[in-house]
Amino acid sequence: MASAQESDHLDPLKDLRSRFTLPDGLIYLDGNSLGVLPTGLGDRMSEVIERQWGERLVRGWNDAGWIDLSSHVAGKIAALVGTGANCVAVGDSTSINIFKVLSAALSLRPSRRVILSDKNNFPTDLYVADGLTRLIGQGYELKLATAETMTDALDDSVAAVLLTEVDYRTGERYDMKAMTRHIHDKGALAIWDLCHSAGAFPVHLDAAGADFAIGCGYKYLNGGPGAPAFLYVAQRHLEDITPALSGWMGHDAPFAFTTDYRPAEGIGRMKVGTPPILSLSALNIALDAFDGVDMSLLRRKSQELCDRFIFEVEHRCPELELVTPRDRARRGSQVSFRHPEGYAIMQALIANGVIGDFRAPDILRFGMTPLYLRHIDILAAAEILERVMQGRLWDREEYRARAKVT
Ligand SMILES: Cc1ncc(COP(=O)(O)O)c(C=O)c1O
Ligand SMILES: Nc1c(O)cccc1C(=O)C[C@H](N)C(=O)O
Repeated sequence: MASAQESDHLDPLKDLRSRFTLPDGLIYLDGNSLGVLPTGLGDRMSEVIERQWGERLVRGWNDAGWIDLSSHVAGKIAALVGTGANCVAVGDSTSINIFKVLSAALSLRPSRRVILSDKNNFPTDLYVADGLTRLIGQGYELKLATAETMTDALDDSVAAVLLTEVDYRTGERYDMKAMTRHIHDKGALAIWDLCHSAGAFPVHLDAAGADFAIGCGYKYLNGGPGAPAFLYVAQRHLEDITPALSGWMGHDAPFAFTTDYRPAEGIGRMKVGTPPILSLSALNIALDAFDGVDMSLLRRKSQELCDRFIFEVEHRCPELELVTPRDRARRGSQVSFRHPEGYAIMQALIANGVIGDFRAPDILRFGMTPLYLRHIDILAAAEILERVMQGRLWDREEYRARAKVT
């Protein structure tokens, strides 16, 4: 392996780091939880607040293009997930969008009663799916399998399979195309959660044959805390779904203010209520950081950063057990290790200038965000982790006290 300095020198994406503002003296390996601040976003947001909101007031919906902003942002996200703007809607949270696409999927398979998911899926996916089955009643149920048993669990009772492409804890990645094919072979629909995919590596929703997808704006898309989420509906389904959350912004003519609901044409019907213009503007600005970025180069750099981190940590900290697949194709853009004292270790690491996070029960999680991380950051993070482990710096009461948000 080339030295970290050499790799950075040769990195074709090295100039992208200047598109972000990172705090001095900190190595940030948590972009898979919350992305960093894009450079200039604050100034551009002041413009939105002072000029658009402050001066244009309600005229901003037309003059400043607020009414079309979510469609504009949808076009930028569509380019990152392998589809067109006509298949993506931006707004609401990931959790709400899971509800929207799941209910749409169930309505397309009315004779089937099962939602199938992965028992290791992110909890909100499972909670929303479970809540939806309870809401509809009529024998609907959520069944769970693991990545290993998923294809066996697929039978002709399954209406929709809800999977997160990259496991939030281990970083293990489903083969979206192959799994979608299995799902279709059984007559079910495939819904992909792209929270840990969009912006981290190229995603090809249309080519994979996905039916629906959802994802958040605040991780690898860097849209800021609580940024609007997105959803995808394959073109072939667009005219066949009647949204369960049939809000006025998804109406064919919202400003006709009619009593009856008539869904908008195409993806527009998946919109619900008034778009959050401030956070949508921040996401819109943040997405400019992807301008001209070759996503296949981004993937390659992410794989190299992950490989380097695995190599350095395994050599320096033998007591940490790698849980992320070594095989590049089988992982997303994070590296996770297991240790029974994972929480305290992560707190000590954060206190020493390296931010990752901990996921219960014992996972230390490190997000590799290739837009702004350098190889020297990865090396330095491994060196600091080694110090924390060798000196047992984590073995202090204060590092065991759990924070509200971990
Ligand atoms: C896979 C996955 N789905 C959903 C969510 C969260 O959903 P929401 O954005 O609604 O909080 C997360 C993380 O927060 C996640 O990792
Ligand atoms: N969405 C989060 C939040 O609102 C607060 C703190 C953390 C998060 C997360 O990103 C959790 C998450 N999606 C995860 O991958 O663990």
